[in-house]
Amino acid sequence: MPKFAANISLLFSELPYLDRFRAAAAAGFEAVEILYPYDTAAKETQRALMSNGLELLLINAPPPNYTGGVPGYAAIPGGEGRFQHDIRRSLRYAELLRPGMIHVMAGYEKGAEAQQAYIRNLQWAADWAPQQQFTIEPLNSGDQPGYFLDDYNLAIEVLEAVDRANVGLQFDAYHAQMIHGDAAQVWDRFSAHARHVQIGAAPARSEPGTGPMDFAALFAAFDASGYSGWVSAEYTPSTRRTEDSLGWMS
Ligand SMILES: O=C(O)[C@@H](O)C(=O)CO
Ligand SMILES: [Mg+2]
Repeated sequence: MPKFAANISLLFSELPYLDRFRAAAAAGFEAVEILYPYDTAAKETQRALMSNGLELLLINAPPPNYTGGVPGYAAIPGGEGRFQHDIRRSLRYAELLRPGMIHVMAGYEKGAEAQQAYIRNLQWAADWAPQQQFTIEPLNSGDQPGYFLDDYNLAIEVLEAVDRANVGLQFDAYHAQMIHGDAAQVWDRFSAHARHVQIGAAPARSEPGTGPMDFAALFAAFDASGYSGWVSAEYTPSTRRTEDSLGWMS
């Protein structure tokens, strides 16, 4: 059975931000991820992690003021200055919070120039912070119309061109299912590139068991592939209290 973590940007979001850490720990989680920790002083987040004995797996780069804004500049030709500024800011948070990974968001752009910019920017980030693990994650175009990285084949093409050991794939079973129709098949093809895993049940992006996806088979496939990292629950609970949506874990 994989080890499960909680994405507290989606899980426990019925609680104020700083209360979610205690709730996650009380529900049995030992690790969390936070998509955008930038609205709170890093020291406060650090305190909440430490006082609840939680490991931080992942933050996103960028951005502060993300809500309703542009989801990243990595694949935006001409956006290199803003990209580097955002990465430096994420790394300042990372110095204190020590996330295992930073998910670098691509932004809204398409085409060959965008791909070249994306590759160059990822190489820059990888070389600027060689001690930091970075990830890229394909997002389905229903949720993120126009987002550059909308396909797993494209993600692998990019990773091969970037060719840095500290840049890898973030496999999100929900997006894989929405994009390619069969998350298990995507995992079979690309698990060797996976540095981090997230889960949610398509099509509603709620907890496992709320849609047709076979999570028992998927968890078995994670184990069988030799993946030993975290599997992070990243979904919107169908229940009022997040705790009541966690039955799938057992
Ligand atoms: O799957 C998602 O939507 C997230 O992992 C993410 O990083 C986009 O904000
Ligand atoms: Mg995800």
